[in-house]
Amino acid sequence: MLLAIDIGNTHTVLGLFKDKELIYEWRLRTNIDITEDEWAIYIHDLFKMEKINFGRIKHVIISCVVPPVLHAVEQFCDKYLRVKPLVVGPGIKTGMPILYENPREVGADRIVNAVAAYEIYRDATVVIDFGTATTFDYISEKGEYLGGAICPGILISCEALFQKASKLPRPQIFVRPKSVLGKNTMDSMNAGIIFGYAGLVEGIVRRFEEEMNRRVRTIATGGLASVIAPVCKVIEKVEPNLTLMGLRILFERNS
Ligand SMILES: Nc1ncnc2c1ncn2[C@@H]1O[C@H](COP(=O)(O)OP(=O)(O)O)[C@@H](O)[C@H]1O
Ligand SMILES: CC(C)(COP(=O)(O)O)[C@@H](O)C(=O)NCCC(=O)O
Ligand SMILES: [K+]
Repeated sequence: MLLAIDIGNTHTVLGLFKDKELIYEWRLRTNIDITEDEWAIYIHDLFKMEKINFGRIKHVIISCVVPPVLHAVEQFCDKYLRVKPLVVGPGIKTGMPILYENPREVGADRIVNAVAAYEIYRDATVVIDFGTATTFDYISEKGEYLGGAICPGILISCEALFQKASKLPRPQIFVRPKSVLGKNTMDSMNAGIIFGYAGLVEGIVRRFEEEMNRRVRTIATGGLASVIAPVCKVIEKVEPNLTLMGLRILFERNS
């Protein structure tokens, strides 16, 4: 079985694939100080609940945008799984030309998302990932990674608002606002955040289309995609497991 690991700034998502099928998915907080042995405790317990032994993991692929964590995970793979993981980065075959000024600079998760999205549409596509940051990636109709945009993520924007304005509460739950005309503090913040982000997404996608002079397909993923998608006309599809799907595809391209 293949263990796919996506290490984001907030969460580490693990996916276990049997052939092409994602059979289990787990989400852990990303902890910068974690050791390889602590990793083993978590993964061992998760596997135990599903009666899976470490010995059944034959392959591991990792995408990581938090460099301090990578070493511990690689050590974990070596010490407990006896597998040398494939790490998404310079030197692996993506099948996708990376037309960034310095291809090494692009976040691995953005490339993985781009590969998965192009596999779905095979057309000019914009991927929107609502993670710690909100990222936009443009893939051309020929399957080239052309770059995109990086914005502050929804949660970190909210956190900044709460930290810097003493009368504002910390927004807790994200529900579809009843109206853009908030009549109390909570509803006003909710309207501003949800409709504000929907507008941001619509604006960036419209600018991509103007600059490239064509329509694009769109797909969204990441923790808060399901909150924004219902109020954002330009999001065509939400695929919560897009990054894991991309990791599986990249593993196949490199084996
Ligand atoms: N299932 C969920 N429901 C609601 N919020 C979520 C969920 N998963 C993640 N989030 C929130 O979305 C934000 C981004 O999460 P995530 O996609 O895991 O980011 P990253 O890839 O940067 O680690 C986090 O701040 C998290 O609190
Ligand atoms: C933009 C990101 C911070 C997004 O990370 P995430 O929100 O998924 O944790 C990450 O992809 C990253 O560190 N990228 C490097 C810079 C770049 O892509 O140009
Ligand atoms: K991510």
